[in-house]
Amino acid sequence: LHRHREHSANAENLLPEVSNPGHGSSQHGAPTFPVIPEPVHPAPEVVQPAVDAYQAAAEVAHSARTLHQNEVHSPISTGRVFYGIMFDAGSTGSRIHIYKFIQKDPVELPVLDNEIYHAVKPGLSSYKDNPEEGGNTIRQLLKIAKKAIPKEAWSRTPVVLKATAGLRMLPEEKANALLKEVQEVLDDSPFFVREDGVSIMNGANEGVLAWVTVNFLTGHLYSNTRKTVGILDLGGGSTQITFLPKSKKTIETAPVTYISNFDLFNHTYKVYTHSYLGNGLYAARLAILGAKDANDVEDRVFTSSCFPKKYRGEVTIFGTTYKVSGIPDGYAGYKLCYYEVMKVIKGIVHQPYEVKGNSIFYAFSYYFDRANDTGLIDDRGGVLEVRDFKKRAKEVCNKMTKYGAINPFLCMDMTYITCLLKEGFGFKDSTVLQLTKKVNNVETSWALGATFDYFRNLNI
Ligand SMILES: O=c1ccn([C@@H]2O[C@H](COP(=O)(O)OP(=O)(O)O)[C@@H](O)[C@H]2O)c(=O)[nH]1
Repeated sequence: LHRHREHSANAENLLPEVSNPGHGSSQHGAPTFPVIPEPVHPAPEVVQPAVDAYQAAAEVAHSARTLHQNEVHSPISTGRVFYGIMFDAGSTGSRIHIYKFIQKDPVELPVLDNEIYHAVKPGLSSYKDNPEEGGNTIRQLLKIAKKAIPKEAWSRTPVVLKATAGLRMLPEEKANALLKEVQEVLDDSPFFVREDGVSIMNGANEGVLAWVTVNFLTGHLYSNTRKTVGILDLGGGSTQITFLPKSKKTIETAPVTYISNFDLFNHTYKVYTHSYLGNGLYAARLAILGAKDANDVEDRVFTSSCFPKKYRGEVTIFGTTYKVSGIPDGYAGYKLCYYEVMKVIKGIVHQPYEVKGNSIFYAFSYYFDRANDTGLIDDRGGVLEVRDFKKRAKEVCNKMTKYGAINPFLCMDMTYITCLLKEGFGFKDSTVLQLTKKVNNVETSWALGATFDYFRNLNI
């Protein structure tokens, strides 16, 4: 069942070259794609705008370079190399993505050569009362960029930071203090910072940009079939669902704000996307425990039948520590846990008309992590059905002595994921999920899509 994803030793083949779409994905093939992107050259009219997209990237770099009078001495003589740095300031961690592109020929399409990725915990929002410390975590990550990018290219390499649910959930003045601090850190760096370089990204963009990343990496944006895959992203604070509806009814029956338009490679896409703030895995834990807006946190012990009966412990979520325990003389197990979890999902999550169908969704972030923790997939990811999450959630909750020892929250997390997929989004037991952390060695996250959006406005 598990999908083996090999990494090419040849750096040039790490990503599907835009000029030869589907190369990477057919080579590393996930046979469960609805349709494997065809390994043929796309129609010229499809290629052309992609050229524009990358030329825009080169232009940004160029203007920065003229400003600073720096020349690029690329270590690779075969072409011009340029970089982009994207920070993901998430609710549970901060991450740096350093993308290297190669423009082999001025008229040819540049290729995404590789990504350097590094993550630190906790997220910026945990430094809500100490913004300076928060800024330091970003300063540490910037050191990696300085090592990875040749000095000559620093001043023309854009650096951007986008914060997600963690900062969205903070009171405005706390979030602003953190943003201000981070802005100063980036301004002090030798990289190129645009005026809008530090911001809180809205949920619709978060969903759309992750969709762009995954469909780019899997070659779906260039295939003639126009088929794409949906994405499911489960963060700590929020969760996103994004897909390209096949049926008009999905669009007509969705709340208007759940439909987003954007331009990419000469196409306008109309996707279903929504970000549920407060429905990320860690925010959900707080809601399930009834700890979400509690102000007497120090004096309370938050109980749940999702924990092993005799469990007592502490958990730190978004910078606050909570005392938690099982219900010693009560009941534990899947059924009761499901009942607790239902309360934070029912009536909150909209069920799109179309997920009852047979489309494939790429699921990553905490979907991947928990599937991996419970042995449903190994580190390479794999293909699951929604029913696999349910089955494993039951096992985890009903054998708490075994799984609870690994992580006392496993039952709650797995039950939440099951409940979100089934009762929330309305997926069938047989819906296929492609659990993915990386595609061709590049992280599946909104960060690559956001880098494209930086270089050429997608007009989301
Ligand atoms: O490039 C990335 C970015 C994120 N993640 C994972 O995705 C989840 C992201 O949660 P985050 O804290 O960003 O939540 P949000 O703020 O979006 O709710 C965590 O499991 C991360 O390890 C990842 O694997 N690769």
